[in-house]
Amino acid sequence: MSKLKIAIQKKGRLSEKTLLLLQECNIRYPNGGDILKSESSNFPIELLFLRDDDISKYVAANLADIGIIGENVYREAKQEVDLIEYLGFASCRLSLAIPRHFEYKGLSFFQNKKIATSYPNILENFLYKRGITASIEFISGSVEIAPSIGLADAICDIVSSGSTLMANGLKEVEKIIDSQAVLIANPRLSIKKKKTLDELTFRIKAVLKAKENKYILLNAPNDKIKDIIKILPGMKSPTLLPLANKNWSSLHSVIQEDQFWKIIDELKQAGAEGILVAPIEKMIF
Ligand SMILES: Nc1ncnc2c1ncn2[C@@H]1O[C@H](COP(=O)(O)OP(=O)(O)OP(=O)(O)O)[C@@H](O)[C@H]1O
Ligand SMILES: O=P(O)(O)OC[C@H]1O[C@H](OP(=O)(O)OP(=O)(O)O)[C@H](O)[C@@H]1O
Ligand SMILES: [Mg+2]
Repeated sequence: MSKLKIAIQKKGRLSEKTLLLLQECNIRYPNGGDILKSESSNFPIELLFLRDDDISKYVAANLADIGIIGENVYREAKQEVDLIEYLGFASCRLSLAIPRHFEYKGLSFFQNKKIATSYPNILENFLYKRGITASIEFISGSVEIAPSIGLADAICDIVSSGSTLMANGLKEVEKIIDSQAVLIANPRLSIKKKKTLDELTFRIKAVLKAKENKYILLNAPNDKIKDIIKILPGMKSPTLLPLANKNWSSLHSVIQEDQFWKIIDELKQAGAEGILVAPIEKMIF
């Protein structure tokens, strides 16, 4: 009974990346299409494959110990579970959208209107805080269809690229929350399970950190090294190795993925040559 039970989405937008993350954490499990429960062969964890809407309820009720869901579903469910870690995938937002041909001048648009959504709690709280009274129509999916069939005046739903809104003649007018996949946990885990969770989050952090960063190697004349080091925001200080040509050195460091292009340009200007950039598998501090 001491195995940590993790509830993950059986099939949908979160499934593939959730399983990939577990693999990157070196957690192996039997991979069978219709199996709804499987045990890892090399980590004390059991996987439960569920509908994402049920996961926080199961975690709160101790039927599962931890789970991976969208932050939108976590906030909507209002269950007594802890948010342990942001996981950086399934990025999207929950937004209000209206038929494209309507003029939008602000939130008062929604006063006394009917809004269709699968997120009634988040929406109700958002409108209440802004003093808007609207009627909320709960529907569990295909929300974007609601205005065109006369079910509602507007919708509140997940938006990512915006193509579903556009395809259904709608426009996004207010963002309510940003969302990404999160790891949640029952707040009262046994000491043993808490230890397994700590081990898992340690691995997850190492994997996520590595994704944010790149390993960079470059060559430069010795008299340029000082300037180049100033540009490189290394983990501590960059590694410096002599080259066969004694006037040159090789410099190794780690840079953030999002600063990548800016820094590459600066490095070239400062005299760096033969720049190599490589992915990092794990980063541990
Ligand atoms: N277009 C999108 N881009 C990025 N992330 C998304 C997108 N749509 C949904 N998500 C995120 O992925 C989660 C799961 O979405 P999905 O559409 O698979 O849910 P679902 O249809 O309710 O699945 P289930 O059958 O498990 O109930 C959402 O709660 C949200 O956090
Ligand atoms: O802005 P976009 O990139 O178009 O993405 C948004 C759409 O993605 C999700 O639905 P999904 O495709 O997962 O189908 P679902 O209704 O079965 O959940 C969400 O419910 C939106 O409808
Ligand atoms: Mg669902």
